[in-house]
Amino acid sequence: MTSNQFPVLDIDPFDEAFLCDPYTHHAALRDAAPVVWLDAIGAYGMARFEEVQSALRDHGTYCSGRGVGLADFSKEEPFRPPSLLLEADPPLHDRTRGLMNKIVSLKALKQLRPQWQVKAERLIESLVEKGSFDAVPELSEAFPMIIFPDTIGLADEGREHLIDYATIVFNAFGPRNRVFEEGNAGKEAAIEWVAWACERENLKPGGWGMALYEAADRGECTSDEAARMVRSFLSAGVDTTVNGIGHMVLALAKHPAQFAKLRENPKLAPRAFEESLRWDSTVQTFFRTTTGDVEVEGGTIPEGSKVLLFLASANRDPRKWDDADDFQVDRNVSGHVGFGFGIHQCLGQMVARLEGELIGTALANQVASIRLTGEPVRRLNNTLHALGSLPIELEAA
Ligand SMILES: CCOc1cccc(C(=O)O)c1
Repeated sequence: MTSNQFPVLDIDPFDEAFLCDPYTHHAALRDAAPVVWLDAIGAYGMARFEEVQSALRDHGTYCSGRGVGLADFSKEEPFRPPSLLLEADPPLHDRTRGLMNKIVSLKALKQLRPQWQVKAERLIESLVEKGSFDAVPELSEAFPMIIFPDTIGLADEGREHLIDYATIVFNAFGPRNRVFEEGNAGKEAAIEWVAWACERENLKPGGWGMALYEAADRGECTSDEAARMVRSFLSAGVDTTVNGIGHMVLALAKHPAQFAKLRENPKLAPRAFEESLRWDSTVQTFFRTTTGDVEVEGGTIPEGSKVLLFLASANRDPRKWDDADDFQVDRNVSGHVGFGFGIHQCLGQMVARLEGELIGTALANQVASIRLTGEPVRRLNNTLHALGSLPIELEAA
């Protein structure tokens, strides 16, 4: 079904050239119109800040329960049982989100901060010693893997499956293209391990995973729901922070003057991380599905339409941001949509912010300069802007 009211673009946002460097394609999407028809995927597209933010805010019109990928769960089976957060609407979402908010609390993070800080400082210390290394395995994957599985209370064996599993989950929001097929190839073990790891008997006491089963014991959810919410932690809690940290390091390496500004005032670390989320958003896009005919500028979007929200493009929209393409560590980025917006705004945003702040602060305190020693290599994914390799050299302060 095509529309005859909106500009029809032949841009395919899941084409490998687009995925490799999305930022070269966003202006064409924004400048065409507030809402466009993307013929290549049979969905509407919104790439400007105003439309993306208002669609995210209006969860009644642009729902999540029919899937936040290209697949419409009212028309086809999801590839896995739907998330009780990401792919749920009120009232179910109110209950599950309320439950998980109590676990991922500021109080919990305050307790974790000192031990995470020591681990961040020690990791950067060891990397300054090393001097030259690939920051993807050695830093951006290493730090979340040092602190997050223990916070959830995951079993020790099999944790290496977490990155593979997230690759599968984030690819699944897009079409069944080569990126999806390659991302899934030979990863059946990751899917099996995650199902095993979410079971109560395989979780350690005192972790966020067990806390969900204790909520089930109190009747706040069923144990099946608890298992699926543990799965949400594992789906969204690793590859996102991995690439959030990776993009911050890449941004600081590409902008030495900005890194110098951070070194002068390490208290800018939270802002530097937040600005890197705006400037190079790890989560690039999400779909919504219209629950009725929607009047928008340029025409009517029919009920049951898929609308692709270009979060990363909204975060570079010159209609919203001065010098939108510049990376400025002291920019006030409040309102960016790198964590989404509205009721589905990222559950783990404070976890990500803490991880980013601690790494940014350790770099500011221990490192005089960050230098790229080779071309960064992208790891293509239908939803995530991700790094496969980031060769850098750290000069000790
Ligand atoms: C960053 C978006 O959050 C996600 C992503 C993938 C899966 C889930 C889940 O809830 O299972 C959540």
